[in-house]
Amino acid sequence: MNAPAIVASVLGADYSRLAGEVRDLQSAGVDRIQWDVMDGHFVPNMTFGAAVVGACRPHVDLPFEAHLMVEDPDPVLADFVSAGCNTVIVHVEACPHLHRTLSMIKGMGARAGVAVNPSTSLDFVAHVLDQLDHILVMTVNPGFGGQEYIAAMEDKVAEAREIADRSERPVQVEVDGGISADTAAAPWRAGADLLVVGSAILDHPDGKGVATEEIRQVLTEAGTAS
Ligand SMILES: O=C(CO)[C@@H](O)[C@H](O)COP(=O)(O)O
Ligand SMILES: [Co+2]
Repeated sequence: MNAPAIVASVLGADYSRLAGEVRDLQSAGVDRIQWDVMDGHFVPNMTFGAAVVGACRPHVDLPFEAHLMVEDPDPVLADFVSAGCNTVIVHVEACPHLHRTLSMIKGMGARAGVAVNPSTSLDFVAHVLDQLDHILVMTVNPGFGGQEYIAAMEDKVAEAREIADRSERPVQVEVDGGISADTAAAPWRAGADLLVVGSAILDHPDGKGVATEEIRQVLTEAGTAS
């Protein structure tokens, strides 16, 4: 199994120096940046809009993905694609017309992803698979960083992997929430291609580079051990 990509969530970054933070994350060796966009309605927190993402776009070469924790996101999809996100992930719980929303993202030339909260089943995925590039399994309840990883989601990660492998088109499986050197191996073994990591990298006492390398080392050891 290939080692998963490490996706850095900037939710817990220093917002007074965001461009510097994404540059540091690029130097630390992460593979992608995830922008956790929160509207204060779908989740009880508010963060940044497309203008902030666009301001940081020129500072790094890393792919950007938008994790839209936004009620009925259709009106803002194009803003995040224009801001430089090549993947736009919406929540099934926030989209009255998910198939149309995903096809809109595809129509804009971006990769279309759907995120599912811990209590949400994957039963709907079969009906949107023709529009789907990405399944994001939340391993925390969305809205905040620094929460505890929900190990019970590993069965859902494995189910998402089975669905992705049945698809005629390549579909990536990503997990998001509470991922650290201590928790990274299990969701990867369950079938995740990408691991979103926020506080375990941003708050590591020895810095973002050491934190990222620690996670990669754990995954290497897990890969050789399996
Ligand atoms: O989408 C979310 C939270 O809603 C995640 O992207 C978290 O922001 C990841 O942060 P950690 O759980 O890794 O600290
Ligand atoms: Co996220």
